[in-house]
Amino acid sequence: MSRILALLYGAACYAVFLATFLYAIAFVTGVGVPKHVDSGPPTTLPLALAIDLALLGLFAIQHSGMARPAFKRRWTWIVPAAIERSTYVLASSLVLVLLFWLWRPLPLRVWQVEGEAARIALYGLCALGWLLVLSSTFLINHFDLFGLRQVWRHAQGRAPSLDTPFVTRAFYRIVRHPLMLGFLVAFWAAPTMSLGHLLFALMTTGYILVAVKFLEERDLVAHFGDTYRDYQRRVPMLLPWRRPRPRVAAAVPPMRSAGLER
Ligand SMILES: C[S@@+](CC[C@H](N)C(=O)[O-])C[C@H]1O[C@@H](n2cnc3c(N)ncnc32)[C@H](O)[C@@H]1O
Repeated sequence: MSRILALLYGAACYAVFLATFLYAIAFVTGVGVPKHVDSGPPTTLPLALAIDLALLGLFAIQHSGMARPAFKRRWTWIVPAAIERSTYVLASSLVLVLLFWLWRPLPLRVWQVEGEAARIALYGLCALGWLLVLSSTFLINHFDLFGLRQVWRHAQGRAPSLDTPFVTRAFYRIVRHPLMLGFLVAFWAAPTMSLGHLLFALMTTGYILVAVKFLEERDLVAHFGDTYRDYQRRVPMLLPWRRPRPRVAAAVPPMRSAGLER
């Protein structure tokens, strides 16, 4: 019974994530939804800044805090391991829903691209950014990242945590963080950039740079050791301009390692 409940809970969390992800695309591009980055009750500049920065800060604390290995070790004393990832996905989605709901617009126009062809090209680039985000999740392991694999294995009576392969194929051959690069492209490729959208793009860019460099990569080095250090040396972090360097043969241990904490 508890296995079925865990499976249903994981599926529900995944459905909430999927709806939130689709809404995020509409929120950032300002297309197809009534409440987006440039809509909401008119607010004075200082109050709008305070609310928006608090919402972004809340997301950063929740999203990075709950992903720390030390937090997860304590958290799984309370929450069963099988649904830990689903709960993380649910919490991240709910904080984002709060951000979409309470976000205050700052409508001052920072830039507006006029030509029809250039506007379409920027919308196309933005769509490519979102596609890069989604396809990168499948390269890592989409169903593991969003908790479905864990509850599915639990339902079958198997252990929820399992080997996590170290991925260096496809986009991961060009940059170390294609998923984050996709977000950056999606947030900045805007034919019309308002002050509110600019605030969102600047703050999320800062968060991505800090979180990737000082949190995620430290965890990856701690877990994969010299394999990841060699990968850092060969492949650029986010900008694909630098050509990947050849592998140092001696520094590359086996490509699979058990239980990478996500
Ligand atoms: C949301 S994904 C983002 C991955 C990466 N930062 C990116 O932008 O493409 C975060 C998870 O991916 C894992 N991860 C990051 N790079 C990886 C790699 N090359 N191989 C396997 N897992 C990786 C991290 O351990 C983390 O749990």
